[in-house]
Amino acid sequence: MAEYEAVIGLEVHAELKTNSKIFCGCTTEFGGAPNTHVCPICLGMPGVLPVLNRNVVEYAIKAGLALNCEIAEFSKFDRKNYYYPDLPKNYQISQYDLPIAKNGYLEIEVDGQTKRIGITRLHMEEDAGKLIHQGDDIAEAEYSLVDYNRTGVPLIEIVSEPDLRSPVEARLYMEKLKAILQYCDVSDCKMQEGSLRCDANVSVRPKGSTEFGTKTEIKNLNSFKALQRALEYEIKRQIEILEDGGRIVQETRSWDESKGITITLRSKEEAHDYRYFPEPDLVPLVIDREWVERVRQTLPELPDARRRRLMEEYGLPAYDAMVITGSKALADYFDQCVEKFSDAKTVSNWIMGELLRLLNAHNLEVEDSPVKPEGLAELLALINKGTISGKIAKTVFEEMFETGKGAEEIVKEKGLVQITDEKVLAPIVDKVIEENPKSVEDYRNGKDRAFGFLVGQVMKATKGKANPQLVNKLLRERL
Ligand SMILES: Nc1ncnc2c1ncn2[C@@H]1O[C@H](COP(=O)(O)OP(=O)(O)OP(=O)(O)O)[C@@H](O)[C@H]1O
Ligand SMILES: [Mg+2]
Ligand SMILES: [Mg+2]
Repeated sequence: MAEYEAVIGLEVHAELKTNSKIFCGCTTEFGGAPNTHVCPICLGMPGVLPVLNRNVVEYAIKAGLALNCEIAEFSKFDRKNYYYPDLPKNYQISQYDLPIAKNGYLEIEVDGQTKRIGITRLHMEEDAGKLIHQGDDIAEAEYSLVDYNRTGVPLIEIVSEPDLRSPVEARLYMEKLKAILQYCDVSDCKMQEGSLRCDANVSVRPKGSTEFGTKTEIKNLNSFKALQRALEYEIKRQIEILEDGGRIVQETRSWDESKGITITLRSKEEAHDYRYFPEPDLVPLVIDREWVERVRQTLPELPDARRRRLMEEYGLPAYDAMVITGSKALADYFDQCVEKFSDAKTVSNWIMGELLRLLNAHNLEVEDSPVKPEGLAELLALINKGTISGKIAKTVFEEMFETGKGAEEIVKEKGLVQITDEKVLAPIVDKVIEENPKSVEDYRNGKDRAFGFLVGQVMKATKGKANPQLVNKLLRERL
């Protein structure tokens, strides 16, 4: 079998966090009773006129700059015409040949190497409504309901160059893009709520070939994991067809999460089917350079720069720095914790270990963590002072997470203070030695494991509260 290489390009849609919609004053708030966040403009009634929301342009410039794009001096809106019940006007106001931003890139780390992924364009457009199919299967639904609350919510679409070469690279690109948009504070980027969406275009070609194969486009990808799995499946499917002597049909396919397969949705429209033409109800957009520079000044420290800073300023390993800067909220959590407890590596270990583990288990975002950075710092200070052992600290942390109580409060309440007093510990050690003559003999005969067992017995007798160094010392003195 020939060796194949995948070629992948992503189209990502992000809803912008503006208060109102792109061409009218309706709220962009998620949820709400169906068809309550609507007006004659976003419903496309005859005779109404769209008015461009200035903040949408500002956010698009900001995202464009963060993605190293050129910001166009002259840009315009176009109508993309298609007929579908989620689109009341039967056209979507989008940008076609003159997008607001183009020729950018972002960088991902693949196997310890930095790889630059080109960004072809970034443009503004309005979101469509939401169809709610009654039934499990789109094809078999008896009828569909439509909610126009989302109609006219501002989007940016970010189109990558076909520079990605594997499902893992695609996921890394998507994660980095999400982080950048979140750092810039232009989008919530919640894949579950659909404020960040991704279509994946993929083709395969014999390794070494310089031409691209025919691509398919995959929709309905609701998580990073779905993106990666769908691409893995689709690449395999395409290779099998080629190996059987078949051809790939250019089409749009849908990812079926429960079955783990992609299925044909529709054969792909060509751009001319949309009959793009300039939007006559909006004047072209001329963006003066001063505005661009003003927006540039508001750019925050971006993920790559922050990652480098954590490595240089705190000496964090590359891996830690990458995980922690993967989301702005996590990086902020780290910074706030380190302000109160300066041992950065310990802070990072606790964040990557216990904090992320419990957040995952409770399906919570960092922002909603019941333990705040100051709380974690308080706990770490208790370990540092020797008040509690690292092991006890883990149970205290869980308790803090579940009850919202402070570390010192829990330690006092439960009497978890570490035993560091020789006078208290010595009799317990003596008793353990007395009760385990066999282990004592084994140890004296050179079996080191027996020592560990005796330490364990002392820890057990003290419910984990004994200071481990002291236990070691007392046992060695006696054996
Ligand atoms: N042969 C190919 N194999 C894989 N990806 C490709 C190939 N050719 C183009 N791509 C990628 O496909 C994507 C095309 O997106 P673009 O928005 O330009 O077009 P579209 O999907 O036709 O438009 P629409 O917005 O209407 O869906 C880009 O990300 C590009 O990198
Ligand atoms: Mg597109
Ligand atoms: Mg597309």
